[in-house]
Amino acid sequence: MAKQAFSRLGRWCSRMFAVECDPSSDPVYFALTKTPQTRQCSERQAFEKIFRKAKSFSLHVCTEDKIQRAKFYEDIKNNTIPGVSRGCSVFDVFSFHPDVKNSALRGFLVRGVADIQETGLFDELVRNPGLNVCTYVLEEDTEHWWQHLWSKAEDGRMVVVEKYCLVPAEKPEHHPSTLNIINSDVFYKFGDACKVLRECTKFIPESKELLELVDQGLPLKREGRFPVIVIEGLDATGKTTLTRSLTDTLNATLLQSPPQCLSPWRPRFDSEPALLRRAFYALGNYITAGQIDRASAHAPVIVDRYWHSTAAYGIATAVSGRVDNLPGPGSEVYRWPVDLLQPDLVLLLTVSPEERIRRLRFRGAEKTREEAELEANDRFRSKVEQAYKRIEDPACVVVDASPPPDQVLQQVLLLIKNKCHL
Ligand SMILES: Nc1nc2c(ncn2[C@H]2C[C@H](O)[C@@H](COP(=O)(O)OP(=O)(O)OP(=O)(O)O)O2)c(=O)[nH]1
Ligand SMILES: Nc1ncnc2c1ncn2[C@@H]1O[C@H](COP(=O)(O)OP(=O)(O)O)[C@@H](O)[C@H]1O
Repeated sequence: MAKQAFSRLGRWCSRMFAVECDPSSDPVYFALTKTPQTRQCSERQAFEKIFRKAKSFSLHVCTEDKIQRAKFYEDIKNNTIPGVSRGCSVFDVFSFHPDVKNSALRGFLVRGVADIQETGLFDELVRNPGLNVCTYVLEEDTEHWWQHLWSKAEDGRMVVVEKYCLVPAEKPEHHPSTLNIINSDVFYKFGDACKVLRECTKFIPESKELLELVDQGLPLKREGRFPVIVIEGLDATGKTTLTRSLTDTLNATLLQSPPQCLSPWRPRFDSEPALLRRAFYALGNYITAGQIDRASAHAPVIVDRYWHSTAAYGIATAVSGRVDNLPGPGSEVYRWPVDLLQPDLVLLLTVSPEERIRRLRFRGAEKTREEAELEANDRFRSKVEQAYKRIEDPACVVVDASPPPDQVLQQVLLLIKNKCHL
């Protein structure tokens, strides 16, 4: 029988598959069937786009434990795939139940690989209980593409344990990369973020110290009476410049997320898989919330990034392919966490891409992984901007930050006066 993948996997053949051959167009969707139907020419072309009559294999990470699955996926992505795919095409592939939350398994499809089954690496991959390894074969007589699911037999040989014929499938309502966002790419409760950080103490002992930094009695309702204003925006839109001038002008307290106290651990978590990175940033927001609660009893508070950054970068990183693959406006992924202190006003600074790159170059600062991605990838930048603008309660007020600093400051002071009666 096929390798016993983790329980949520259900029967492998009941799943749908999406292969992202070209990030600027829809994935190729297919399902599996034991009995091939008659083949239409258009169906054949759909699979031609993926396979082009070349030998291909796919790997799906199906480890039961969410953290191990995230770590294993990064290992496959950063180490295994580069090693086996020289001269090949590599596509992101999702295995999922259409529109079923948390059902998506991420993987890779490698096309144009020579006899992968003849290599020791193939045996190693097939033996790994956390991987579903498949090869794809075109049966000349029927012109059907078949997926062969491999496993290790009792005698240790690698054998095909299931054969399924590929049949084109309809595009689901939700792109498969959006299915796992909640509590994997974005956290909506303090306890959910802490659960991930608690579970990763076995390989990141520092997580224990992190958890001790958070005041368990969260500020759900603000005691303070001064306004709290968050400044958001892509890198080099002028947040640091504006937050400093605002703080001086309003005699405010300047805070940031993640807070300074997390700085020693940030490089480590920035190098971890998205699941751990996002739990870290979520924790940062809750620590900053405690600081906001105390500071807003004495003076207005200005915050340099807060939950909008965490959610926008988490969603934009998770959702692959086109910008319109993002969850639509009003989706639950854009809702403010029920237990996170809400600011009075969130200002989203925007400048043209050209102006932003000019300012980045001028600033010449060290780039984080996301900053590098923003610069390299217009599509990612557009997804971050769209996600920022779809977040609700509170929604961002968009500010054109392209004028000179003093004009932006005056424009923002007017906004604060009108919205916060300051
Ligand atoms: N602050 C913050 N940054 C996040 C989060 N998720 C991803 N990032 C990315 C966004 C940016 O690429 C980078 C921003 O890091 P920082 O806030 O420490 O840098 P800073 O605001 O000084 O950068 P910037 O002035 O915007 O260029 O980290 C998050 O939850 N909070
Ligand atoms: N309104 C502005 N007009 C022109 N340059 C600006 C403006 N605001 C900031 N800058 C410059 O752009 C660069 C990035 O500004 P910064 O405040 O660090 O942005 P962020 O904090 O959003 O990354 C800096 O060199 C800064 O001096």
